[in-house]
Amino acid sequence: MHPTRVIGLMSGTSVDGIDAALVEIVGTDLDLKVELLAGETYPYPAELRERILAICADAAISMAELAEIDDAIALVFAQAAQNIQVGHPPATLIGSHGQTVYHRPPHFSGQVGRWGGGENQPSLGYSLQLGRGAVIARLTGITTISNFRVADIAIGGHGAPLVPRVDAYLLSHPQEGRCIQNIGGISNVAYLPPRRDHWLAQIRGWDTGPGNSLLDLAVQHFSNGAKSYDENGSWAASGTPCYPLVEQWLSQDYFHLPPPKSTGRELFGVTYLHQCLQDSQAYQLSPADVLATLTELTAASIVYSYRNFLPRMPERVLLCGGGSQNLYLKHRLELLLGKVAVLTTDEVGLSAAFKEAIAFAVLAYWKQLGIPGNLPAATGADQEVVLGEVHQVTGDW
Ligand SMILES: Nc1ncnc2c1ncn2[C@@H]1O[C@H](COP(=O)(O)OP(=O)(O)OP(=O)(O)O)[C@@H](O)[C@H]1O
Ligand SMILES: CC(=O)N[C@H]1[C@@H]2OC[C@@H](O2)[C@@H](O)[C@@H]1O[C@H](C)C(=O)O
Repeated sequence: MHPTRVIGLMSGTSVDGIDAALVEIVGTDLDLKVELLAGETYPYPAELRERILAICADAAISMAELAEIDDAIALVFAQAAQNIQVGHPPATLIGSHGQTVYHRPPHFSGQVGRWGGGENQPSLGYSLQLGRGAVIARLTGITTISNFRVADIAIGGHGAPLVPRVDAYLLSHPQEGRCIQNIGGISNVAYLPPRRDHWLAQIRGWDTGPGNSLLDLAVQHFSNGAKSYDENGSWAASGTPCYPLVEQWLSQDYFHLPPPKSTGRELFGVTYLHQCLQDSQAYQLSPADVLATLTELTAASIVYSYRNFLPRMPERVLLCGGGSQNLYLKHRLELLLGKVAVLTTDEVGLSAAFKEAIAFAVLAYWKQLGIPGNLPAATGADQEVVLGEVHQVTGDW
């Protein structure tokens, strides 16, 4: 069987840039194989990034501005797709996640949803990714699959996390229970039991809470905008975590909600950080201490959720996403996890930096084959469903 050459495009909740992965894919499930031919991150133009972050922080914008930003994002995604192919044979398919600017999980009870849910009535989730696929298809001349989250949301799911099914086929192990822990702006986990009978039904996944989102905002605050993140975690490593504060922050409702669950910058964003900074005043913490405490919150919330919501602890945790490069955070996770081995997905042969982009290439490929992409246990959807909307190229541009 000939491999299919696919481009995966992703920009996550950190809004740092477009991760592009050019891959060759063969097989469908347990025989699925992905070879990464090229992976690159293309930073957003500074002004566009500022506008996206403003929308994520609830800035009011007109419909005309929304349309303009949607197309501006599609344009940089299309350029990323063009650039990643240079020096390689062209791809025949693009899977583009787009840029999440708003995410609202479904309401199940006691909350009023304006559309499709009165008081105590369930209402569907809502998740908006900008960078429309039609523009990407038009500009690249390549069939583009986008809007991956809507089909899952339409059947009661959160529309997130979607990567666990791809993780299952690329990273599960015959004898070993594994957690695949993505630490992006937001953190999410896929729990993969050993690959034995009924293992697929036992997979779990959810958003564990903040990854780097609060840390990045705090670094920008303390450095007056000179730094955007804590490289290798060295600033936090020079401080001391304030454990009473970690305890206080861990009492937040989200950490106690049983999965399936999802979250975003709507919760773990600017307002949340301001509250954290206010709380830390009572302890007279230095900037380094605050960063150490926020890093501890990320690590502790991950481990707390494993201990409370997993059927059993994994033998191994494989980290991915930008936070996997934060050595201090990795060290804290190792200490909190005790005997569990902590590695990165790079160490088992799958790029930690480009795994999410690779996953959207696989989801696009599955869409073309009619294979479901969600895992109801991870998203809360009523059933498995094929994900994504197809944008084909017809005629000349
Ligand atoms: N060397 C490093 N040291 C510490 N942190 C790092 C390093 N490199 C990247 N990061 C962190 O990783 C973040 C980017 O991670 P990533 O690209 O995985 O996020 P994302 O894909 O936007 O998020 P999400 O997975 O929530 O969608 C940066 O904002 C930074 O906080
Ligand atoms: C709505 C949205 O964009 N969610 C992202 C976000 O970033 C991490 C976490 O929250 C995860 O649930 C999801 O992305 C990954 C790619 C997913 O769907 O698996």
